[in-house]
Amino acid sequence: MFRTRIKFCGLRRPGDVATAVALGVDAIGLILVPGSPRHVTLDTAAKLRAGLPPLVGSVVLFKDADAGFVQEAIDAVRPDLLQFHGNEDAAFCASFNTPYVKALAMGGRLSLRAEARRYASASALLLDSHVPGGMGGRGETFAWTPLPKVARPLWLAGGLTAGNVGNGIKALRPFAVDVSSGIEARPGVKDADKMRAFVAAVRRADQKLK
Ligand SMILES: O=C(O)c1ccccc1NCC(=O)[C@H](O)[C@H](O)COP(=O)(O)O
Repeated sequence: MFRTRIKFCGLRRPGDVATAVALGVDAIGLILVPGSPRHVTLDTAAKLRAGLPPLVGSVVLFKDADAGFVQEAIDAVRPDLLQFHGNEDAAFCASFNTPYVKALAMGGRLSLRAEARRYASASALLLDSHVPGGMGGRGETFAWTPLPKVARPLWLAGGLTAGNVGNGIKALRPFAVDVSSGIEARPGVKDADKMRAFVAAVRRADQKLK
């Protein structure tokens, strides 16, 4: 039976990471984007990542960072995945010899087919609700209209909550779902009950679709 993977993004506290791991989440996202209320330093990101057990993925997030900082972050944190959330081109994303996910701004006008060709080297495409150049973590959904089949795993993000994630899974059948605001008490502070409810909602959705 297919299991929709889950990424909890924007974690800043060891206790939140421990809750995510205990809930069986597949990956956590650590935000290295200045200006985000979920921003963590390289030192904090390295410590949080070091506390992860095997089989729980670590994703570090950038938005239009320079290559030197990306490489510094790779060396310090040793992440499983990079996530690029800005205007980074495919050559830049692929230049670090590390698997990467490219966020696509579904709040703008884009062709998913064209983006999938453009980022053919990406391990996955993250469909988020921001407009081009915008920040993530907005807590807003985009229109979940049918998507063309593309040769890249799709991660659904943007405004997901325990209350709507089942609808998102039913509508788009993503490989994974990615959430930040919807599991928070306030930006950067995750809420264990919301985290637990989110995971339960994903499992219920998968059960209905099997
Ligand atoms: O979450 C942020 O603060 C953030 C800031 C700048 C770039 C990316 C950011 N988050 C990226 C993510 O992958 C979020 O999980 C995604 O945007 C969904 O966020 P939300 O709508 O709050 O669930």
